Amino acid sequence: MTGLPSLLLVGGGRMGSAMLAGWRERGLSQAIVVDPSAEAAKLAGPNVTVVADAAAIPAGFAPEAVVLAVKPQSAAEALPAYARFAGGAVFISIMAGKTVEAVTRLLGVPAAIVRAMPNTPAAVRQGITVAYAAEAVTPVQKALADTLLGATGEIAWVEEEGLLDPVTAISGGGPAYVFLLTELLEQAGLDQGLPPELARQMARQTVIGSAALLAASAEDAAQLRIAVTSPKGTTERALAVLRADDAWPKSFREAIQAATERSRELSA
Ligand SMILES: NC(=O)C1=CN([C@@H]2O[C@H](COP(=O)(O)OP(=O)(O)OC[C@H]3O[C@@H](n4cnc5c(N)ncnc54)[C@H](O)[C@@H]3O)[C@@H](O)[C@H]2O)C=CC1
Ligand SMILES: O=C(O)[C@@H]1CCC=N1
Repeated sequence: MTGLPSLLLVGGGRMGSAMLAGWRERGLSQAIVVDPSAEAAKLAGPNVTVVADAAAIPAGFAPEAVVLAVKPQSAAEALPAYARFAGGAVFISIMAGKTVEAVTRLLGVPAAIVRAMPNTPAAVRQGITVAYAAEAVTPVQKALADTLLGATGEIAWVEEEGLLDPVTAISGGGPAYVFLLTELLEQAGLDQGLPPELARQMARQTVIGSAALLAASAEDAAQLRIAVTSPKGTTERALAVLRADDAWPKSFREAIQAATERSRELSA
């Protein structure tokens, strides 16, 4: 099956390799990955070539999409080498914070740019990507971006680019908060004297099982929470602590605000 057109992936790290895995399932015709790391070299396979540098891309290669998956801090150094594809390709940037304007400036030429924010559950095709298409992106290019970004999970589009900053804070970074919760549950189990293996097993399976229940249920998160919380029971006591002095709600509001501001700082 060769469902996808030729693609160029710049950066084959955690997110880039997860996206590539999703595209492989959709059927790759030809993809080139540019990444200097030894780890990324392992991504080579049927219809996938890995090169260490943009200079090694074959002269006649004409990708329909260029996916920018390097760190925002590497953008200034990496991007100018891809300006030559701006005539024919849609550029899809997943770099945190980097605006369409910044990507255009770093490329040095006008280009059709989609700014998108995936998350790491993409690695198991359970991600969510939120994307914004700039004006120069044609409907056909947007459809291709939708296919590529949707290969790793759900996709939603926004009409206002500024929304990508809080999106980055919430769904982009969200898995980290869930994993921290898992770590904290395990630590609390240890603090209560539970055997380490049991504390770990309980913390992991509680998060995994809760996510599966949320996925399988027609009820929303608040209803599922209420279903656990027996009146005058143990959970009610715990939730009262988490909400005392607005503790968790305040922490989350401030954490998301801080991450949103960091996304804005990374814009240039
Ligand atoms: N990790 C995450 O949860 C998410 C990350 N992102 C964004 O995705 C981008 C990549 O992040 P990760 O995959 O986590 O980072 P990573 O460090 O795993 O991957 C970056 C890759 O870029 C390669 N690289 C460095 N300089 C390069 C160059 N000049 N040309 C080509 N490749 C080069 C590195 O060798 C590395 O393999 C970042 O911009 C980040 O903001 C977006 C959503 C979620
Ligand atoms: O932490 C970061 O900057 C990236 C963006 C969202 C998740 N990881």
